[in-house]
Amino acid sequence: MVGGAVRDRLLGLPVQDRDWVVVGATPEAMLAAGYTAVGKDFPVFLHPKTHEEYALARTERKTARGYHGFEFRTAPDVTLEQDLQRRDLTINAIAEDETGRLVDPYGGVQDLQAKVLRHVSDAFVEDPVRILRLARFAARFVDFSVAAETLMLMRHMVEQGEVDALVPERVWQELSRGLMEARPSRMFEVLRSCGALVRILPEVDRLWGVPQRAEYHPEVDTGMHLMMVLDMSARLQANLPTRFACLCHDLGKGTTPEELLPRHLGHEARSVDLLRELCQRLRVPNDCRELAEVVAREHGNIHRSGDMRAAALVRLLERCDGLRKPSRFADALLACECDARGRLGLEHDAYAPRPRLLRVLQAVQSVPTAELAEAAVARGLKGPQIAQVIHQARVEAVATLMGEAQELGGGS
Ligand SMILES: Nc1ccn([C@@H]2O[C@H](COP(=O)(O)OP(=O)(O)OP(=O)(O)O)[C@@H](O)[C@H]2O)c(=O)n1
Repeated sequence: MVGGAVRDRLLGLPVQDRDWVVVGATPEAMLAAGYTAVGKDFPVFLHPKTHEEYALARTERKTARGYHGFEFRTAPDVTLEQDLQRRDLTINAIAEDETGRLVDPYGGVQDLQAKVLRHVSDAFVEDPVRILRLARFAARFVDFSVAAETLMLMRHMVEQGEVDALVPERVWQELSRGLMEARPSRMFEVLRSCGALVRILPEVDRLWGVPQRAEYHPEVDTGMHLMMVLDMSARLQANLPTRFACLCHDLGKGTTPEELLPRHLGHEARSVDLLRELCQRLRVPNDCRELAEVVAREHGNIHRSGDMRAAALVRLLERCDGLRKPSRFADALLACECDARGRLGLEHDAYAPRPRLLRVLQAVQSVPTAELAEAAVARGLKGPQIAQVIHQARVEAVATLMGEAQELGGGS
């Protein structure tokens, strides 16, 4: 057994998938033993009963830049130690045999104890995805540090242009997984410290050093704010689209004209433009992009919605398409809560717009649209007039809700 399963068992974490390495075998022998071949890129087989993955021990050699530039060798004489040597991190290069004996030629157990993410060998450079993987592991194992020599090696790889050759799908795959970890900020900090962030996400990298108004943002720095927002999204167990929306909500602050700073007039619209480009480049899935657009465009309005009257609240809801997409609207509100609480000293503040706007949504949902439309038709009204009748009924429902809330004590 190798890789994540051994690592997680030693860390006392639940083991998800078990991967196995087979030494001394050939593909023919595996097939004869009843295994099914599944590997597209490498000789990997599924166990006939457990369906766990069994890979033939292999060595790898880089032949060209990027993800596909690989050549590998499997043969019955490739040893377990050789197979472990071509792996990314020492903590992922421990093997365990069927009796529970560990094979750990590269000090993985020691690094687990010392909580260090360290590359196994120079073979690390052969796969630039490993930079992203390491950053993602830093976001998961929040008390692990990156070995100085590994950071140096990653810097060197970035300087050599390795990160530029990564295919968008792989970048997104790792970024999205890292966003879902316990402390996403650590992924971005690692990527930033080795110089990879500016290559992969220049519009994010640019936010460090950009000031914001201290009365709203006690942490001042936009990059720091962004990291706090992302970690808040993890703390509040937000889903991927919400975390991605958090990542993109303030991109426009990176292109605010110098003379406006620390104010960021119009940053919402600039964020939308920048995130569209980013999504196209990395082939980000539509659900992530669509939520990110809503949040980037409307987060300021949602924060200020406490001052809005019923008509403005209904317009806000309609702009967010909240009636047709109520769960996306709820995600947008959660992203806004992360934004509000991802500020120095404000982490524990209640965020009133979220429950309030959820109640507004409910009130609007309770308006009997079909009946109103039917009645309006019967009165001889036409398209835009019918829409106006419905809009008006929604505004009244929200006004009633707000009146009630005030009577109940303060319009929270
Ligand atoms: N670019 C990569 C991908 C994988 N591996 C090796 O293959 C193993 C299995 O990879 P994978 O299943 O992707 O990751 P896990 O380490 O199991 O981590 P996770 O818990 O995120 O699945 C890793 O442990 C590592 O030894 C590697 O060296 N380089």
